Amino acid sequence: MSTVIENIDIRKILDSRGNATVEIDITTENGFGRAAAPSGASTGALEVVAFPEKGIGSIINTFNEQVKRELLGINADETTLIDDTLKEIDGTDNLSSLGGNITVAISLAAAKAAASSYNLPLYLFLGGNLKNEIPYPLGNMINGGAHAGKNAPDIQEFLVVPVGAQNITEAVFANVQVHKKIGELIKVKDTLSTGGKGDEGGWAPNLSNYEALEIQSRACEEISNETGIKIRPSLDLAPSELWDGSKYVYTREGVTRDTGEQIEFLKEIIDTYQMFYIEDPLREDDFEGFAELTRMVGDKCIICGDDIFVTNSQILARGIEIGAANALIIKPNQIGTLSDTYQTVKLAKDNSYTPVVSHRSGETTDETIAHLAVAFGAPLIKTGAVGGERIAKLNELIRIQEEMPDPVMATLK
Ligand SMILES: C=C(OP(=O)(O)O)C(=O)O
Ligand SMILES: [Mg+2]
Repeated sequence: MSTVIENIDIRKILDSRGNATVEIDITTENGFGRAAAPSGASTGALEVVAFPEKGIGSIINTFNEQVKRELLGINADETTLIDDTLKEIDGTDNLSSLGGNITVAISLAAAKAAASSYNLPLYLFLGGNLKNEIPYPLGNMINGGAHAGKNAPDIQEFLVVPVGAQNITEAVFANVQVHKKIGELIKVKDTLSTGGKGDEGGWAPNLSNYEALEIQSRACEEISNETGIKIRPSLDLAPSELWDGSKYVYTREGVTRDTGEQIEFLKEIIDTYQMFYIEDPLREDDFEGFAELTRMVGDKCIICGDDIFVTNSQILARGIEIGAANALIIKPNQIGTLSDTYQTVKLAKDNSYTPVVSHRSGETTDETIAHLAVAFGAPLIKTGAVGGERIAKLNELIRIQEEMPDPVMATLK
């Protein structure tokens, strides 16, 4: 069978925030791949540029004249060649001319077209047929910061991980039970609550950080007891959004914290609430702070870098050198191609950093990251708990589990 790319199309589509993004279709003789790119709100400064400055419309001509001409005739399974061709056409070091969202959608659609040409699901094509581990879902429960309105907590994401789940179905349903319980507890605390949600489907309540932490912790405990499935709280602070140049400004809480105070605050909440996972505890350029916190609590809590590493292997290498974090977020559109995403995952795993494959706050119903998480052997996937664009990935994991001959949940450190 042939994997030669016969056609490639681009279209402008909606994302979950109602913003424009791109979807790519790639056709081979007997295969088809479609991929759409998501967008972030709390983006890392060193991510590749998502869209060209003049918008999606501005690259349609380049796409039709240059990208199409160069890629037609290449084998869809030659991922590195495709990605190198895209980088060469782009000609910048941050993909600002084509836009990383365009390159990543092409790169992923090509891999999906190749998998389809071989009549294989993407996770099997990329990961091989011995892969049988399903990642645990980090479910988003409460949204704050850049993903919610102004009275919501400063902390961006209150998450949970059903660490005791025996399979992905149990895991995703345990997460939604916590989500529902948190909804009930919010209504008791705030009788005027409208039940509004943030960008990633978590509740966006009028609560302080500590009120949200208490509710998160209580809901984990109650649903763990009800279901017999141990569920642990986790957070993404996204604190680059809070940093004013010399301190973290918690507007909702009405306090500021310098770096030392931020580390103390983190130590305290990790201990008090038995946090399983903390993402971006410190601002994105504080490698030393990440290393210090990892030395202090890294044996009992996963310390994950998102905005600090931006799925970039060169930046991750700097972190590895000094022991900054012990896990990292993998968002393909932060780096712009599948092959570069894979390089970062490989470097992480070679150095015992846990890869956590993640959605973005602005998503589509594209399900590709479910396959990437399985193929990369990532033990965690962060892709929300409710909402059409979030369940697209979770339900795909249920389907993947069903078709695997011998599925097991991944091993968590
Ligand atoms: C998913 C996240 O948000 P965004 O997509 O806005 O960067 C995150 O910070 O982990
Ligand atoms: Mg993050």
